[in-house]
Amino acid sequence: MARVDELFSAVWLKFGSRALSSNLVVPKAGAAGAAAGAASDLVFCDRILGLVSRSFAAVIRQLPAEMVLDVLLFYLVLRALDTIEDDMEAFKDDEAAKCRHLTAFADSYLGDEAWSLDGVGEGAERELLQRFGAVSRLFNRLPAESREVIRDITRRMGAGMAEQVGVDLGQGTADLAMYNRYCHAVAGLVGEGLTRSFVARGFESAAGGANYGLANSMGLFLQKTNILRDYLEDYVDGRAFWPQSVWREFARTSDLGEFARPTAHGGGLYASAFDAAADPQGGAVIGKGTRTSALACLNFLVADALELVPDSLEYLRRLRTPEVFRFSAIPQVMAIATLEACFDNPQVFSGVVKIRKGQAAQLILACGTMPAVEAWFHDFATRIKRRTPADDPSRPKILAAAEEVIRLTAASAAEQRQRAAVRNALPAAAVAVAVAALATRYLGVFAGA
Ligand SMILES: CC(C)=CCC/C(C)=C/CC/C(C)=C/COP(=O)(O)OP(=O)(O)O
Repeated sequence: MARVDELFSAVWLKFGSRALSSNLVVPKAGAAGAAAGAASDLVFCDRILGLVSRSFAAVIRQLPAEMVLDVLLFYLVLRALDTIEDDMEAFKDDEAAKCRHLTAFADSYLGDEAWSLDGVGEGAERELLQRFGAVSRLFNRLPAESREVIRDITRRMGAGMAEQVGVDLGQGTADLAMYNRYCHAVAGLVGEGLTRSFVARGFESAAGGANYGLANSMGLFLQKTNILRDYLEDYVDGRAFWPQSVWREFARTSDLGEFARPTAHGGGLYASAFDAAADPQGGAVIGKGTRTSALACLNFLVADALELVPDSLEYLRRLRTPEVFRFSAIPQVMAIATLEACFDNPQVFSGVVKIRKGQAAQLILACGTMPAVEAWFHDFATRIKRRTPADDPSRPKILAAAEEVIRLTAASAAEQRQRAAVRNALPAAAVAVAVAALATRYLGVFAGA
């Protein structure tokens, strides 16, 4: 349901706010020689960024002009690598070829202006690989230090991804340690690389506490939130990232898919186990017990992600550049909102849980300062705490994680509440003063009459 404050935020973000205006300077086409080539490469990269990224395009474009291209290219390079990793069709008969691409990417493909790849990925991602020369040409124009950061992270991520090819995190011996290693390879390293870029471009100082351990947690928090939210989409695509050692504790069969059994009735391709419980036929197979255990497993993974928040808050607290702060904070706030929306929510097993557009706009606009960000974390952690089922087997773990976030953010939440109270009181006070002034005037007139 649309709410007035969310509607206002959405409209303000679209038409009135300068919070996320673009700092990417795309030179006018028509300049001579190499400059014209660079201009059209930049136009392509900016366009493709908008198509392949749901959440990062806007926060990248608002970065300071000196580093927007570093981060844009960093994103596209990793997205291209991720497209190769993600394609379950193109390499289904030749996993070795997928591994070769992943490990060769940083040192053989990136920077080779003639290299491209056809037939891998879909839509805009496929186009990115087909026209990867544009990314390489702009990459070659970056300062050496920026190139080194991007190449190093791409090399390590490619190696980490290649290690996982054919290893299904939902199968085999996958445990929490392996889950953490995978999340480090695909997201924690991004945090490290971005931190190095901020420092290399002089926007954050290493001495000021740019810390790779905290940066790793920032990436893990985003990745783990995506993994638990995308349970159904991944399962339908033949992938499973929920660690086996966790879901086996909760499942009754050896199939992670039992949390989302296909049924003949409503709810899209897969109806949830919750629906099945109410279904006379499905219910015989999947009773209420399955629904409860699916939610218990989900809630355990939510708590596991929530435990990363203290590190994320510490990382954000140390940032000094407003645009870098916004770039880093907005995805984190979106993630805690998504986490709260997924918590104890049976819809995770029957569809995609999304936060409302208006709420997203409201969160983006509120990510300008640390106290505001902390207040949102406080709000979502409090909701998770309140909604924790009394009989959830992970209740102590969930409450401990939520309460730690609540404790760390309590002062900012109180301060924000006070500010809001003053803000809300101001119009009332102004009306009272105006009424008093008018009354005095008219009473004076009457008294004088
Ligand atoms: C220090 C610091 C800033 C750390 C953060 C590191 C970082 C950005 C990691 C990427 C993690 C991730 C899950 C990306 C895809 O998200 P998505 O699928 O929501 O994004 P998309 O919309 O672009 O596909």
